[in-house]
Amino acid sequence: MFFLLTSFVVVAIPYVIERFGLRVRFGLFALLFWLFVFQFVLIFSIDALLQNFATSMPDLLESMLTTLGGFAFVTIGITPIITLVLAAAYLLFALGQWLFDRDEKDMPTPQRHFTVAIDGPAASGKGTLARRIAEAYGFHHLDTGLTYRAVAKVLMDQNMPLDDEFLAEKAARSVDLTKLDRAVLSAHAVGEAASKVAVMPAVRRALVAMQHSFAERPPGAVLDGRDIGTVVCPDAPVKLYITASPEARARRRYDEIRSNGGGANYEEILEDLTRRDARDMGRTDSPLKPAADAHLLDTTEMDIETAFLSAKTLIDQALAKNTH
Ligand SMILES: Nc1ncnc2c1ncn2[C@@H]1O[C@H](COP(=O)(O)OP(=O)(O)O)[C@@H](O)[C@H]1O
Ligand SMILES: Nc1ccn([C@@H]2O[C@H](COP(=O)(O)OP(=O)(O)O)[C@@H](O)[C@H]2O)c(=O)n1
Repeated sequence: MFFLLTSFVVVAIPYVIERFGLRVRFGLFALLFWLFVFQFVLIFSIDALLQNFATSMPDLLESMLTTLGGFAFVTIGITPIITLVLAAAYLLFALGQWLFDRDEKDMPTPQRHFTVAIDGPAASGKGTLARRIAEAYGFHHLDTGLTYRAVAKVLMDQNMPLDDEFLAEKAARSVDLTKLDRAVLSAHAVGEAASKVAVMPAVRRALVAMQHSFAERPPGAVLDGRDIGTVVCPDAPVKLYITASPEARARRRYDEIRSNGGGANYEEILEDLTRRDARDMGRTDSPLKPAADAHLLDTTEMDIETAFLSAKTLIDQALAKNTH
């Protein structure tokens, strides 16, 4: 009797823990518990039957009952042993999991990244502001305009048409973000050609994929272009839309070219910029427009430092929100 009572306790405790203590249950201990109960009932009911009715029952039935009862009697000792072994294995497994989880919690969390998205028309000051922000915050910077310029440059260098989507997509896929040479790509004519290849969806798809993964670099990235806040990084915590009057922008581009020793005509530049704005704003795929949640910054009468300080206030607020 002592053996049966101990065995009952051994099969009942894991069953109760499994039933009421575990969130994920496989029912293994329940199975063993009810098997034990079944064996117990078999032994005692067969014993009672044989004691009272053995003389009146057919021999075959009597020997079947005796075999069954004997089998239950022999195996009832195995059930608590299996339960004990399984419970020990389960305990070891749970202990391992707990140690592993604890180690994982001690591991550094994956680095966060923060994105500043800057859009705006040609020569509004996006690139200048983006570089200043990247430098101040230690973020990576990508002038996405250079990627479209790189595609245009490949086609121009090989005398290929600028409106062949197949060729342009091939050129876009070959763009290497680490090899964008601003000095070579910043030529005025390349900007004009870039806005032509930029209307092609296949080109945009290829370049946007690269830009999107660049934006995820920790600790943060500043991207400037035409569709950063709307398409490339729609979830960026800070979005800026930089504008300036066409005249101010043409003047800046003119001064820039002249100071680099190039020849330029203000009227022609103004005309080119206006045409490029119309093409960039009028295309169907990812047209230039401010994202709904972008902060507008008109730099017509604003110097570079003031523009940076306005952006800095917004970035600091967003960073403070991000860390709390
Ligand atoms: N707020 C500003 N005031 C005056 N000049 C500016 C301002 N922002 C940028 N610039 C000048 O305008 C030119 C074009 O700026 P850039 O940043 O290259 O424009 P974008 O990237 O929008 O084409 C550069 O020579 C730059 O120094
Ligand atoms: N994210 C971007 C960036 C540039 N572009 C195209 O690429 C051209 C050149 O971009 P850019 O930023 O180098 O031009 P600028 O503003 O420096 O003159 C633009 O006129 C757009 O047509 C784009 O479509 N999407």
